Order: sequence, then C-alpha cells, then structure tokens
Amino acid sequence: MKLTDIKSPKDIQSMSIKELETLSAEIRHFLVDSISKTGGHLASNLGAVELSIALHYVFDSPNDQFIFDVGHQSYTHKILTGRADQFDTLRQHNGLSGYINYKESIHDVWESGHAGTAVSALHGILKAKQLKGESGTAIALVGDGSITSGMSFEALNLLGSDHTLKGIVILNDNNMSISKNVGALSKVLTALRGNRFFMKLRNGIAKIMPNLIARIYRRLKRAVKALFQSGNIFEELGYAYIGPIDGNDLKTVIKTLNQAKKMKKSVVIHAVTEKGKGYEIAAADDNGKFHGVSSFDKNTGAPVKTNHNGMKSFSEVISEAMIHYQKIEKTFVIMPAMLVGTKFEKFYQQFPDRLIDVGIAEEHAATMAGAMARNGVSVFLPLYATFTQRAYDQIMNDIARPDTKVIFGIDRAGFVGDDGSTHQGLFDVSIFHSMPNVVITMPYDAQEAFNLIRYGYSQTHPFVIRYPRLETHFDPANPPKFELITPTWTVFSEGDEQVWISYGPGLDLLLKAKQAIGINARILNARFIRPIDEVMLKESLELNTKVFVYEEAFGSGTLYHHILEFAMKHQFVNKIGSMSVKDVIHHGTREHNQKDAGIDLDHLIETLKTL
Ligand SMILES: Cc1ncc(C[n+]2csc(CCOP(=O)(O)OP(=O)(O)O)c2C)c(N)n1
Ligand SMILES: CC(=O)[C@@H](O)[C@H](O)COP(=O)(O)O
Ligand SMILES: [Mg+2]
Repeated sequence: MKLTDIKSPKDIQSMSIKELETLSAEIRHFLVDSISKTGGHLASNLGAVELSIALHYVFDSPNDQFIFDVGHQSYTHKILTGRADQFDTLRQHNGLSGYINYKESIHDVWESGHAGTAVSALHGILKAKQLKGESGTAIALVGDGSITSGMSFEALNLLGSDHTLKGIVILNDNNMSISKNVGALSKVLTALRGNRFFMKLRNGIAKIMPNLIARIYRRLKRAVKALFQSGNIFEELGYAYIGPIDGNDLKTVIKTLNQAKKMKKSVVIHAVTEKGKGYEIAAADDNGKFHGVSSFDKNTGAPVKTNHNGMKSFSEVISEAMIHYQKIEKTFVIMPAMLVGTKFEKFYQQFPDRLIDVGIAEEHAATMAGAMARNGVSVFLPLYATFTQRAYDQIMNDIARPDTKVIFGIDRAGFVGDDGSTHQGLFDVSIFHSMPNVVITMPYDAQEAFNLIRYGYSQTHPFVIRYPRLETHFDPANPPKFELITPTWTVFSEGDEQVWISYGPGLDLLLKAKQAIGINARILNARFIRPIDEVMLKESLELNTKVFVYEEAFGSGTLYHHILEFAMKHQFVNKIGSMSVKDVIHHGTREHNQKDAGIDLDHLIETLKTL
C-alpha cells in the first residue's frame, strides 16, 4: 500500500505484524526523503514510528485520543491519518503544520508546541470524558526530555492519585532532549533502562561476549538496585509501570499497549527508542543537530548550502558577545534546554563551569537565576521568546518585583516563520512591560548587540536584550568592541516631515517605506523599548507632525502605548498611528508571517501614505 493511499487509521488496522513492519520501514524512508527537502523535526520522528503505528493499530482514534507532547514527533500520526500527500508542504504557508493542528484533522486533539503539557491534557481529557459519560480513553506520548518539565511532574502527581481515572502515559525514552538529556530523573531512567538488559538476559536474548562481562555485571547490579532497592518512581506515584520495552519493536509495543488497555489503573509504559533510527547519520548524532533541520543532502546529512556572505544569526552574535564579555566579567549562563538553538555550544566548550543546562525547566531557570543574582553572581538567562511565557510568574515574582539584576537573552523574538503559532515570539514585549523594573532592549545590528550587553551588565535592573530569528553582518574574526552607551534612542534616518519609530528589524522596513514613499521622515531607533527616551521623544513630538510606531510584537501594552501615554501626559496633540500584530499567526516564511499579520512592507507603505 502506498502511504498516500492511507486515508484513515482503519486502513492499517487489518494488517499483519509483518505488513506493519514493512510499513514502518516505508514511513522512515518517506520521512527522510521528505524532510530532506522541506526541513522539519527529523530525528524525533524517526524514533517514534513504531509507537505511532502501534497507537493507531491498538486504539481507535479519535474516540481514543492521542496526545503528543510538544507535537514535533507527530509526523507518522499525520501519515496514518491521511496526510502523507501533504508532506511536500510541511511547515510552509497554508501547508501542513509541523505540529498537531486542530484545523488539520479530527485526529489532532491536543495542540501544544510547548513541552510538558501532555500529562495535564491527558488528565483533562479523561476528566471531561468521565463527566460527560463519554466512551474512549486517552494516551499521552511524552519524551524523556519533556517528562522532566515541572508541568509533567505536577500532572503525574495528580493523575496518579486519581483512582477514578485511568490514563496511559507512553514515556518515549531516547535519552535525548534536543541535546543529551540532563538531571537526576534522566539518571533514574538510565537505571531503569538497565532493567531491559536484565530482562533480555533472563529471556536468553542477549548475546554475552566475554570482554563485556565486567560491564554487564556493573549494569546488572545497577538494574537490580533500581528494581528492588530504590523502588520505581512511577509506581510510587501510583501508576502501574510496564517496561522498559523496546519501543522500536512493533510486536512488543503492540503487545504492551494491548496489555495496558486491559489494565484498570493508570499506567506508564517506559519505551526505549532510538532518536534518528533508520537514518544512520541522525542516529549517530548526539549533539542535537538532527532534531530540527533545514533541507539537507540525504547522502551526507549536510545542510543544503545557502550563501551567508558574512552574515551570522543573532543567536551566534549574542553567544559570541558573551564569550568576549568574559574578559570583562565572569558570567554564569542558565540554559533551559536550548544550547543548540541559542548557539551556546562554543561558550560551553570554552567555559564548561560557567553554563548549566537545566533541561526543559524555564520556571526553575528563572527562579534559580534570581537567586544566583541575589547572591552576587552575574547571570545570563537565554530564553526563546515563546518559552519565556512558561516562566511568567517566576520572572515576575522572583526577578522583576525585587528588581534583581538578571540579564535575559530573549532569542527568536518576533516572527519565527515555519514553527508557526505556538512558537511565535510576539508576546515578550507585552510580558516584560507588564512587570516592574525591567529594562527592555533590542539591538539593530551586531555592534548594538555588543553595546547593549555591556550596558546591561553595567546597570542594576533586570535587563532584557531581545533578538530576532534573523541574520546580521558579523565577522567572528573581527568582532565589534564593547562601546559604552547611555540608555537613549538614536536617529536611524534624519528627517522632519514625520516621525517614525521602531526597533530591531522594524527599522529596515521603515527605511524601505521611506524610500518608497518619499516622505522625509525621521526614523528613530527605540533600542531601549523601555524606558523610552523621553528627551528624544519630546524633541520629536515638538516637530508637531505625525508620529508612527511599528512593532513586530503583539500590540498590547507595548512601545506604542507608552509613547501615547507620554504624549497625552505632556499634552501633545500629534496624531500617533501604529502597526503591530493583532492575531494568532501561523506557519510560513517570515514574509508570510508579516503579510498574515498585516504588517508587511506593502501594507506599511499604504498605511503611511494615508496616515
Ligand atoms: C517549554 C518548552 N521549552 C523548550 C522547548 C523546545 N523543545 C522542543 S522539543 C525539545 C526536546 C524534547 O525532548 P523529548 O521530550 O525527549 O523529545 P524527543 O525530541 O527526544 O523525542 C525541546 C527542548 C519546548 N518546545 N517547550
Ligand atoms: C520542537 C521545538 O520546540 C524546537 O525544536 C523548535 O522547533 C526549535 O526552533 P528553532 O529551529 O528556531 O531552534
Ligand atoms: Mg527524548
């Protein structure tokens, strides 16, 4: 059967195990082929093929509801629910989403994109079914990285104690988050994985080679200890624990799911899988390079080259700046699971004792940062703008409220493009504006990024430097110097007919609009989004002309509103217009994101013409 002929999970439910095994090989081949062209989350999907097939084989979606934590590993589920023919549009505008998406399919029942929500969703879905007397069950597929997040623990704690509900949690343990998984729970899982070895031995499956005996003995000892002495964390939380099982062995997974289906209490199935399975280059990688990929050459695994012409990502610029800044002052980086994406690997290699990967634990990272800073350590906390949302309370209560100097590197600020609505970095400006004491900045280029970092460490408040998922000119061999700046705006382009204000990449757009329309506008670089530069703003308002504020951010309590407030307070009567994001923006290129939000260049020009 061709994958594109699968229209519903029913189409695979009458297959034999052998046929399903052939199907899993075909799916892997398809995924590598397809993702090599479109980009996407490769390694996680390759590891979850058998788990997804078995789910659809044993259970009956959508009556039984499948919850994919994050949702980045849901590609096989998409194929089995009739979407194989759309994979050439993956993560593209109006194409298939890279995550679970309610609009795509009745089988997509839990959207997340953010890690750690699956067990809470499982609890919620089961409770709703119970209250409404509905049939069917729910199953959560959670990775070993996501299970370490605070939310997962909160939910495991509650669901385990609710004996009126029965949920199934499949713990997809590949020993990897994006990078190697971290923390004590990861060690517990490693110990439990040892039990698989014990079971294999008992069944006479393991082939013992003489030179391995000593190692095997040590692992056996660990396994026995985990089994009989320290107990099993999931059992102690109230779950039946099945495993560890080979999560890439279809027959075993199907047998186990059938067993779990019959059980009366909530159950955790510990499935050991291989991230990247079936594509050797991805399977061999333990640096997270094949977690999320852009298009690549299938034979070599190398990304399809684009000409960067001296350009580097802002992530690289900031991490380089932090490396250079170590000559001025030692700082400590608290990294919630995004070492690869934020480009801090080089920093970690050079300063292994100045960075800790805390895993998917943004809340913990923020409070830990606050505590370290209060105890005299210079802290840098890199967070993707979207994941900042997870730590709102901790940033608010433990950093902003007591006015503690933590320097935040807010990466992926603004549109993120192909990851879509769950990952857009559009809310951080409002979030930080809603908190006391926080200084909010955005650099236009690499020089300004260096300067803002220098400035951030020289002042005394919580300090945000936000930067986009874009590139800028940067030569690592000849990096900018740290210049001393004051917290002011700058004139980006001279003029006096109108005053246009923005920050970061919005400035380029305003400049293009100025060139296109021919209005001699003064363009101000509000690199300090907060506090606003009252002197420069007042001077500009005194031109007694129209003012316009452009923000690539969700327009609620952002720069525009503070400019308005200032103008009203000082009784200026200038007409002040604005453009910002007002809606949820889905996947596509950055340009599509701008168009969908109605803040692209064409719309900007039209708006400015009639201001
Ligand atoms: C709150 C939050 N923080 C960070 C991320 C980024 N992120 C996406 S997937 C992932 C790793 C997940 O690891 P795991 O759950 O083990 O799944 P695997 O990819 O190994 O299958 C991370 C850190 C996220 N999606 N949500
Ligand atoms: C699944 C997830 O949340 C991350 O893998 C995310 O897709 C990373 O995005 P970047 O590619 O921008 O690092
Ligand atoms: Mg994992």
